[in-house]
Amino acid sequence: MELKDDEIEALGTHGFFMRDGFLGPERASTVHAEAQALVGAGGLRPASIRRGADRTEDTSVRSDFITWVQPQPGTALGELWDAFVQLGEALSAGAYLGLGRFDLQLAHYPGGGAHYQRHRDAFPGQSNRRVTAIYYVNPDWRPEHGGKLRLYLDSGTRDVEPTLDRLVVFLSEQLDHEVLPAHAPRLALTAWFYGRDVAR
Ligand SMILES: O=C(O)CCC(=O)C(=O)O
Ligand SMILES: [Fe+2]
Repeated sequence: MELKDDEIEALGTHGFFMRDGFLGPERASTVHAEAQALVGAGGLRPASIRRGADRTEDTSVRSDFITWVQPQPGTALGELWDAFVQLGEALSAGAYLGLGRFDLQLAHYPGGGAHYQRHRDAFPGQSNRRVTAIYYVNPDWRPEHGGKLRLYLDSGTRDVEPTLDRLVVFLSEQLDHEVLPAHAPRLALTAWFYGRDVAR
């Protein structure tokens, strides 16, 4: 996988880029089906904010349900995992980001106004999360479903619909963002890439 020049340029200038058709429609639909099956199996838990002793569930801040995804060879989620590995390598080679491992999370916003307040995924020197990459698998998303990802750029806000097979990549330490209230079930798979210097 290679990054396009305009993607590298957008990452440097605005701190983010977006790509439609990351895996192609067939694989995207299979990822959707596998993610939906995980939700249906009841394995997701209410997301908590902060870590360790401060851990708390505050649905006014975020009201999604999450689980961590492990690499599973032979599945579409496994192919997504491999695509994220390649994305990390491409970002390191093309944008000099020096990325290492990543965590992959499945998040389900059940609709009914589920949202995630404005926040930043990392602060310099804290968790060492460098890049956030979000892959959306919502086949029939319509504008009235809301649920846009709002990015706070220097130049103003930019809203992104969570449509099937769309990838959004941004610098975790740089961009505030939020999930606007979702009025239909919304599925996202998010990889957080760490810097190579972290030992975990
Ligand atoms: O699903 C999204 O669009 C963003 C979710 C998010 O910001 C997060 O989980 O930190
Ligand atoms: Fe976030």
